[in-house]
Amino acid sequence: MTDTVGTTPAIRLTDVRKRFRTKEGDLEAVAGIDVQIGQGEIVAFLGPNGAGKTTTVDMVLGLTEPTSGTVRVLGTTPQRAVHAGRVSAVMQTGGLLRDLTVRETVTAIASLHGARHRVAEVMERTAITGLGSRKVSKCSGGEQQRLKFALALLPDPDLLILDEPTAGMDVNARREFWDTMREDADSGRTVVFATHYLEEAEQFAQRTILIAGGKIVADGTTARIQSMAVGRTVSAALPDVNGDLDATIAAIGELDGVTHVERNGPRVSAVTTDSDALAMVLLRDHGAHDLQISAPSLENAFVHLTSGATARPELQESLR
Ligand SMILES: Nc1ncnc2c1ncn2[C@@H]1O[C@H](COP(=O)(O)OP(=O)(O)OP(=O)(O)O)[C@@H](O)[C@H]1O
Repeated sequence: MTDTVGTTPAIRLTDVRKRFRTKEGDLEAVAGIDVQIGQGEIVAFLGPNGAGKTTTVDMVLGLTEPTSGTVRVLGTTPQRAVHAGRVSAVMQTGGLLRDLTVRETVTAIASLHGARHRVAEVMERTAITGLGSRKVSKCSGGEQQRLKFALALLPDPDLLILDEPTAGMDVNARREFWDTMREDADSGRTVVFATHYLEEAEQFAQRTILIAGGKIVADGTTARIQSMAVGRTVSAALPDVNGDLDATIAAIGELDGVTHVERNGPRVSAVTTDSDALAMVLLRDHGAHDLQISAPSLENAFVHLTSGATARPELQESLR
């Protein structure tokens, strides 16, 4: 890594948009992202399928150009930063030759980077030394990802980008991968990873950027995002006075703290950050009965938080 850990952001995206032309018409995969990531930060890019994570990562790596807006990486263009070996990536798919052994793969790529002296250290750090003589084709998905991680570390990059590095792995392989990652995390490099998993963000990132529908819907310390995600679900049966239950439900959706509301027959379910207040309103003003309050799973809460896919100013507050 270069020693100039300074004020230049590792990544700066300014009003970045990316539109794709599809058979169904234009699709805005990234719909205006403004974000700055400082050097040394470990940041999770968290979002559901199709949120725009990979498209954003591809633009940061210079693999695609934004339709509009600017992308700067370590103070320069993505292409220059990648060329200079200052940025490496572990992508979801591809990139390995199946007939080489693990050691041959690492050595070949090390030669390209003039980094043969780093082979032993990097293999040790990514826990693949014991797999050295195994053919890539015989490695499990988790082992192949660790190998890709090793290749990414060879140039000792300032910025490491991981695009859903644990996609398709079982729980054990995921844990092993992140244990390996953690070893590297204290080295001072900037790490940005895309993930579907709230718990991966929780365990490895100080900062989480929540993305949905091509927009940032929340950006803050992971602990803060997590506390916002953990709302409670209040559900109750409501009498349908004058047949205006839908209007009542719409009014509930407007209450402070309510992030999501849905109707299921005569029952209404709402996710809220203030379950006491909502329970009181339902009982006092709407004649609710059979009221239940439950803490939803993190996964559910996350889906609720991102399901509207609209930027919510209260989640964008300055959290850092
Ligand atoms: N080359 C392309 N042409 C057309 N549409 C595309 C292209 N690449 C991505 N998209 C669309 O853009 C949207 C965002 O996709 P993207 O892969 O960035 O999401 P993601 O958050 O990485 O999702 P996942 O978690 O499923 O990988 C999706 O609707 C996707 O179908």
